[in-house]
Amino acid sequence: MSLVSVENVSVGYGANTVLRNVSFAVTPKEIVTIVGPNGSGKTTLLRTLIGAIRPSTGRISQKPGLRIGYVPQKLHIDPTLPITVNRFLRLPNSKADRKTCAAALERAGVPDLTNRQMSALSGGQLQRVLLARALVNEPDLLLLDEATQGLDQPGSAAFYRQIEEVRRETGCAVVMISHELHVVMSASDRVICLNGHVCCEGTPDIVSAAPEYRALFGTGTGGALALYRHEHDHAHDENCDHGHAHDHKNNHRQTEAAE
Ligand SMILES: Nc1ncnc2c1ncn2[C@@H]1O[C@H](COP(=O)(O)OP(=O)(O)OP(=O)(O)O)[C@@H](O)[C@H]1O
Repeated sequence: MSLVSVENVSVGYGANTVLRNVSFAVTPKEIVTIVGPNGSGKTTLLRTLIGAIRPSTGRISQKPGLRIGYVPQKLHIDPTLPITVNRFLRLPNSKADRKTCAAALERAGVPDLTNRQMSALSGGQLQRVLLARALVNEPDLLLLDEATQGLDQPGSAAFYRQIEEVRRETGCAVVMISHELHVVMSASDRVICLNGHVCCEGTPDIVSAAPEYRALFGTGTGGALALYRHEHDHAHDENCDHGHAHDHKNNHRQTEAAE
């Protein structure tokens, strides 16, 4: 049974329809990534899933008692506001005790931050604390909206490894928005390509080969994919005609999905 299912959902801001007839479902324990160009409605879709926006048409059904954890794109905290990490974690969860908060920090990979001031955290630490806050209620479904924005490449790779560990340990499903296509391709069970509607969806391999996805992301995506699939240089038959340049020095510019 799915945790959440979205059926023919349309969402608009005033007269501006942003999502049209979007349908998909999330099953327990899967990692689903939503990709799409800027303004394609990714954040709107997540906000609709958490109930912050009402769809104009269609239906969203949740498994009874579903617990959702949400990690926002960014959170501005007034640097003059003195608040510790532990206090911050308890703000929306006043019933959460110190032990629960400590366990959530541990799960988010930052067990030592409990007594630190929020304003003194680095970007990477803040994202981990936001993740911990989403984990306090032991969610069945974790939603992440470009949670690694502003992190450097090793920082965001480490963050996504943490997400995979959280999924392994807690069994929660994950729906995340990401622009980092190479990470997306390696970490997801399923990819949904959104551009106002669902252009295509499926395993990373299927989506990356779909013409709709290629049209949106062009050859840059082929590059990201090749980077994920090919960690070493490889030889090609000079006569093969699967449509990419044989430039071995610049391996990750190749488009390999046609192979
Ligand atoms: N609160 C709002 N009021 C009016 N229009 C909005 C609002 N939020 C988003 N929009 C519009 O809806 C469209 C989709 O926005 P959304 O933030 O969902 O896209 P996105 O795919 O998450 O974009 P990005 O990749 O840039 O974060 C955009 O055209 C945006 O201007």
